[in-house]
Amino acid sequence: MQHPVEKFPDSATLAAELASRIGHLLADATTVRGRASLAVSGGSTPIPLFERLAHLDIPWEQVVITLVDERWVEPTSTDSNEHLVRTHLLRDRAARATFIGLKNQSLRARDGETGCEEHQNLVPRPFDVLVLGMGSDGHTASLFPGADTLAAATDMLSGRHCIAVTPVAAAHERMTLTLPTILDSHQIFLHITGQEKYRVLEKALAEGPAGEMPIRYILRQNLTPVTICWAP
Ligand SMILES: O=C1O[C@H](COP(=O)(O)O)[C@@H](O)[C@H](O)[C@H]1O
Repeated sequence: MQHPVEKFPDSATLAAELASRIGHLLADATTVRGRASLAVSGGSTPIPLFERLAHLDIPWEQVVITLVDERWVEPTSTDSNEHLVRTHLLRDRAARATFIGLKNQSLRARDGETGCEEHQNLVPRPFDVLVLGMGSDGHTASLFPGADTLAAATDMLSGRHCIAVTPVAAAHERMTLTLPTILDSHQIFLHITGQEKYRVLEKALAEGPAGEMPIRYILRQNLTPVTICWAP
């Protein structure tokens, strides 16, 4: 499947447009189903998007927000994706949303998998909207190239929502949503900014093993629509 690439003049315009589209999709879902779900990424790219979303006038009390991945650090750490979401998204109007994170009390991520599964079962799925980022190594969520559990995390028949991952070249153990759970979404947006990420995207869209650039698992499937949003 060819997924559309939408280019914006700058990252602020991208964030404003993407927030508006997500807001409409969530509001429509609350009208139709009485509830909605939004899964978001961490890292630095989504901060302006989160700040736009937080101001939207939609029925946030009917929205459940979760993460596509988490670094296995305390939620008070500035490396924590939960910390990022609490700081930049769960405020203003969006403070009324319910947040279900991925980090729990287990010392090691792999010991936290069962607890994560239980919590993820509370999130309405299919996700109405899921927002992915992409690293310069082609990882998305915490599907990292060369990671010990990448095969399990991308197994479409695993029946798992969450899998612990130890990246080869990035800090922290992680918890990631699995590929089948990521794809259990009505709409995925891939949100990337900067020339370097555009070059990584071009490489990912070319031929090569999916495991070398796990974003390819998202770009090469045709179960779920993906809109790629890029700005310099
Ligand atoms: O570690 C992570 O990195 C990716 C990309 O982050 P960015 O800072 O380059 O935007 C992110 O999508 C993922 O959720 C996060 O855990």
